[in-house]
Amino acid sequence: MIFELDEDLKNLELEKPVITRSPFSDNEETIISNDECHDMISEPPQSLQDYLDVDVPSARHTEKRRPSAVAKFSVLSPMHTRKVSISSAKNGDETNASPHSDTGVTTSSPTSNHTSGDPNSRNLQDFQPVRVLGKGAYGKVILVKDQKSNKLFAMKQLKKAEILINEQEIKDDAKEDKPDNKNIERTFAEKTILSELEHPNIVKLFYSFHDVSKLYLILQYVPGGELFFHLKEHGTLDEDTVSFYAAEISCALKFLHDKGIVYRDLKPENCLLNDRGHLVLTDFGLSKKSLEDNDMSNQVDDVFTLHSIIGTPEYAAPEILQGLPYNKNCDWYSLGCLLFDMLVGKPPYTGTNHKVIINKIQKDKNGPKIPYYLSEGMKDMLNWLLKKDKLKRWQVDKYWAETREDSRQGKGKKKKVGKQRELKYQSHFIFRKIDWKLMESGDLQHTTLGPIVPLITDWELAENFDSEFTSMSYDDGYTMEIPARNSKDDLFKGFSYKASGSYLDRYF
Ligand SMILES: Nc1ncnc2c1ncn2[C@@H]1O[C@H](COP(=O)(O)OP(=O)(O)OP(=O)(O)O)[C@@H](O)[C@H]1O
Repeated sequence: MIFELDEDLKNLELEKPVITRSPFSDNEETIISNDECHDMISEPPQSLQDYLDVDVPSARHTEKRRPSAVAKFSVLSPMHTRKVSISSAKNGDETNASPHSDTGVTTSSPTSNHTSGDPNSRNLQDFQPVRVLGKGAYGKVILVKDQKSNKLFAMKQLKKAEILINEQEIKDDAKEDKPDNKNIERTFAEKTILSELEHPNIVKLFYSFHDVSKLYLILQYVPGGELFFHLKEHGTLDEDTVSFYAAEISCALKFLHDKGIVYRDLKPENCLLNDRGHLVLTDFGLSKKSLEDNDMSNQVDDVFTLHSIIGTPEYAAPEILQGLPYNKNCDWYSLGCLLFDMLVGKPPYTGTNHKVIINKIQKDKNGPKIPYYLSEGMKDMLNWLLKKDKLKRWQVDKYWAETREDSRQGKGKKKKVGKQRELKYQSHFIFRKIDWKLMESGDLQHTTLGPIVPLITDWELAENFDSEFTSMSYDDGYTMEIPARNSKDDLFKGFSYKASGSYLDRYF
């Protein structure tokens, strides 16, 4: 017994708090005067008992990957299913979203080139399976080699039957009487959104096609594995590393938000590292596009009301979990959870099931306690991202960068920091080492390595992916292709897509 206590104390010695100078002490612009901030910061331990109570995990809280979920609000147990969503006609995105349209992508898309006229331009036989990389709610993600070019891709498969069963379950649960294809439209989100985007921190989509049983997305292969995999190895990450990833994720989120897209599923499992250690966001199955760029509060789409538990509870904003209207600000709360996870070894709220997590979030009036041992800058960032009240949370999109107007008004001028934070996000102390211009242009990826450079001896080995997946058989996910019926009854008609030649050339 005594030996165990000694061991505990030895471990605590190793976890000594990092003392840093307040980055804000001589910065006129930033006045942290909101009492709520202080409520959220845990006090340094005054006694040994206090010290023992401080939650400083020596190993990661969870070893298990967390599935994304969509469920109606009343469901409070861990989800085993996931549903993809898509912008609906209500959002003015009919042209892009309709699964029944073969001309489904805007002409302004840098990558668009639908293959309705040429449905066989790419098919399963073109890609030779190498190994399994991961598993999602509707199927496997397999590393494949293009037989024509020998290039490697990640093939994400979605089983049509499971999408349809899931859709029926949700419809039954919700006792809704809606046309069937309303939910089917949502399966197109990932393809439609990705086919319109080109950003250094967002996974690229090159082809999509379907056969009688599955939908296939041929994505850029990101060989460094999930951030989740690296976090498991490291336990926690230092603040410079976390700030770097925070900046890369922020660039991706801001880019999405500017295009009216809310990501809604930020978690370490969906952040991949490329071969140079830069972060790439994947899995757009829960993303939502809206014309209402600024606020989605007035939308009546069921995704925002009935099926409000969307994403992964540990990282989802309180307003989503409470079934309240929400907007793009929810992604910044999730970023706060992700940063907290990287720094502390677990997200702010954890529990054995979703109900426990949701109860904890609801009971906690002032938001999560920020560990005292983080630097003042990091505490400040977490405080403002993790505000429970979305109106008090940092409106990062609004206060993203210093504008010309701001500079004209005088940089050194004092700004009131009351209920809303007006400090420009990119100027925050934790980003002092970030060259935003280089990062946003994508040039940084070519000139600089990220903080964790994944070990890759052979891209085909997928060494940075969990052996739980890489040792899996891909057979059941790689059967003979039976072409999809080319009839008006096929609910997934119009899914096929091919990126333009110039887009492919640019990447390879
Ligand atoms: N482009 C890619 N390159 C390398 N690995 C990938 C890629 N896309 C996905 N993966 C791997 O496959 C896993 C599952 O993919 P993804 O998250 O897209 O599936 P999902 O069905 O949406 O999963 P979930 O139900 O957890 O949301 C990822 O976490 C990752 O490990």
